[in-house]
Amino acid sequence: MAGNWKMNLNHLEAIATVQKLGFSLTDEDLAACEVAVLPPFTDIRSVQTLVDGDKLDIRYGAQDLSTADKGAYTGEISGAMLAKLGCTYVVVGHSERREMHAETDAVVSAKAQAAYRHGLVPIVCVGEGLEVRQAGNQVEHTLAQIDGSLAGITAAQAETVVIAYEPVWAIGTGEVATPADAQEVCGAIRGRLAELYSPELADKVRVLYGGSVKASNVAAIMSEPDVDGALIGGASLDPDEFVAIARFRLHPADAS
Ligand SMILES: O=C[C@H](O)COP(=O)(O)O
Repeated sequence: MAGNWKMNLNHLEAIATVQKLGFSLTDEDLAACEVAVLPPFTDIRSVQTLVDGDKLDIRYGAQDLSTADKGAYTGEISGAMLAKLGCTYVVVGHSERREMHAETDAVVSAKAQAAYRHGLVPIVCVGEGLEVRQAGNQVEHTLAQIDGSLAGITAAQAETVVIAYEPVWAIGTGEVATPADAQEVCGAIRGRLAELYSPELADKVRVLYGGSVKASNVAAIMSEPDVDGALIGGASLDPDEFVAIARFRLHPADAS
């Protein structure tokens, strides 16, 4: 379960949030479910200090990185900088970056390759907008994004990649895709990974669903065979809600 904080929570709020997560999540919770937070860049050092200092079994990462590794790129953050801060993950190709920063599949692929150059695991985001969904082209559209975003990613790298299927119409809208909607596309993504790499590799890759996931709907979505986890925006800002989401396996009745 990965919490994408987007541009929310300053570093003081980040400390309070991670402390609450660390206090609430038990060893049993974390043995059953990997938990990661993806704060804004300005929070990462604070999160690192807490996770290391309190020996929390929580992963963390960033929401973006540069395609370049170093140099005259004002405002950019490199994979090397994120690796130095102990990041495990980095989100690439979130729909908000595709839309607001005109990131193409080629850029997303370059960012995923930059992540691997520095030992980071990319969480590659794909998903269709409302018009594509209404036209019934969600699978075709999303698989084209997979092809483009994973171009240049070797099988050895793809073994660890995380894919997040996020239908844009379900992000921050309260409009969650049905479990069957999520399964249709997540299953197709796994099928495409099998074609691009191998069925064995496809089985290992974690495919997440994202879009208005909450404690009240996560168990139903997670019951689908090709949904391995969730990329959670708004609900991850509330530590109690995020903990309830992470506990869906142990307490499915609470999350139904
Ligand atoms: O990265 C997270 C997604 O954009 C989902 O956001 P949301 O849970 O606020 O809908």
